[in-house]
Amino acid sequence: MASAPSSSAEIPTQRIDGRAVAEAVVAAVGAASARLTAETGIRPGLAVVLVGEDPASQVYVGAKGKRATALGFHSVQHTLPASTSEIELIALVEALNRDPEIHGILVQFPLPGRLDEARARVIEAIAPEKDVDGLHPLNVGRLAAGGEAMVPCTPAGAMLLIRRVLGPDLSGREAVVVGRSNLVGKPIAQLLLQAQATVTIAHSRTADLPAVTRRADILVAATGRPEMVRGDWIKPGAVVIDVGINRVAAPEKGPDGTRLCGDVATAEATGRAAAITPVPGGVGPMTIAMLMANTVKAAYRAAGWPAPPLGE
Ligand SMILES: NC(=O)C1=CN([C@@H]2O[C@H](COP(=O)(O)OP(=O)(O)OC[C@H]3O[C@@H](n4cnc5c(N)ncnc54)[C@H](OP(=O)(O)O)[C@@H]3O)[C@@H](O)[C@H]2O)C=CC1
Ligand SMILES: Nc1nc(=O)c2c([nH]1)NC[C@@H]1CN(c3ccc(C(=O)N[C@@H](CCC(=O)O)C(=O)O)cc3)C=[N+]21
Repeated sequence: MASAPSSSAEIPTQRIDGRAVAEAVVAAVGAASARLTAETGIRPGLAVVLVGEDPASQVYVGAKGKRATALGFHSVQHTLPASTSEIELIALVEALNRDPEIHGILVQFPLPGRLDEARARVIEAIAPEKDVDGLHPLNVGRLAAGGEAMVPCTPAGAMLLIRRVLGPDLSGREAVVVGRSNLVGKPIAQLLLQAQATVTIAHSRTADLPAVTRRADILVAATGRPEMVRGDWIKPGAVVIDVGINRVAAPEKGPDGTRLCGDVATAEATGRAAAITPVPGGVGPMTIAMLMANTVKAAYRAAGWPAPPLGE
């Protein structure tokens, strides 16, 4: 029997290999770091601050420290108890601001309990030139105004993956970002706008979200809702960037089994999207690579050197 004519033939879906792109960035970061150390004796220094004992945060912070050490960075981790006060946390940040061996400071979010309400004050305590997370209002403002800013790692990494598929000029393309956090959604939207895309930011109050996402040539999902974006929310041929990292139950792995999934139903998107980032192995590894890139950039600036080429 001849198959029925289909209005939407299967589209071959490219799986964007974030691990491979991250390796290329890390290699360039390593070379830049080695040049700086050889000529000036300066080693890029990264301090990561973890408050409390959230298991997922412990894993990410550990991964950041390992990467930094493998690159020959001066890498320090400060682990504080969940009972830490805002004053104590800000005192630590200020000590790191003064420490000449530290070029980058990252305070892992969320902070435990009520302390998370102090997030904005903690961020503002970080010296803007050491703000490798790109969250200080000076960096946020510079990004919005199109100036030299420290760009948040996840958005910078997501953009690099988009550029690998579509090139640097997104003129004429519709981009939809689902999620409006300061860490992810808003800065990704800024970067897409800078790259000439026409940008829509959707969130939990958006009406008829599937109709909005179906307009997207570039769809970025950053909601923290496991597999919320269904296959039929995706315009055929779209490039889909799945930022979500969600740990969900996986009964097939035993009674306590879990697995990671994104904010996109990847199986449904396959055959419809032109390209999609997997979870894990997509945006996550890029985040860590861009943190290393921001740290080496901060060290270059501290040495009075112009920003290094980092294969971006
Ligand atoms: N790959 C990586 O390196 C990283 C991954 N992540 C992951 O990305 C995801 C987002 O992180 P983050 O931005 O920090 O999360 P936040 O919780 O800060 O923000 C989530 C955003 O999604 C929106 N949202 C939530 N539910 C819905 C819904 N049903 N429909 C539409 N919009 C919705 C919220 O809208 P509203 O504002 O209206 O509440 C909010 O703007 C998480 O899964 C996180 O783990 C985060 C950082 C790095
Ligand atoms: N101040 C601050 N800055 C952050 O950038 C920040 C933060 N707080 N809080 C939490 C989120 C989350 N985040 C991730 C980093 C790496 C992976 C990552 O490497 N993921 C791997 C594997 C993860 C795994 O196996 O568990 C992957 O997706 O392939 C994921 C998530 C940074 N964040």
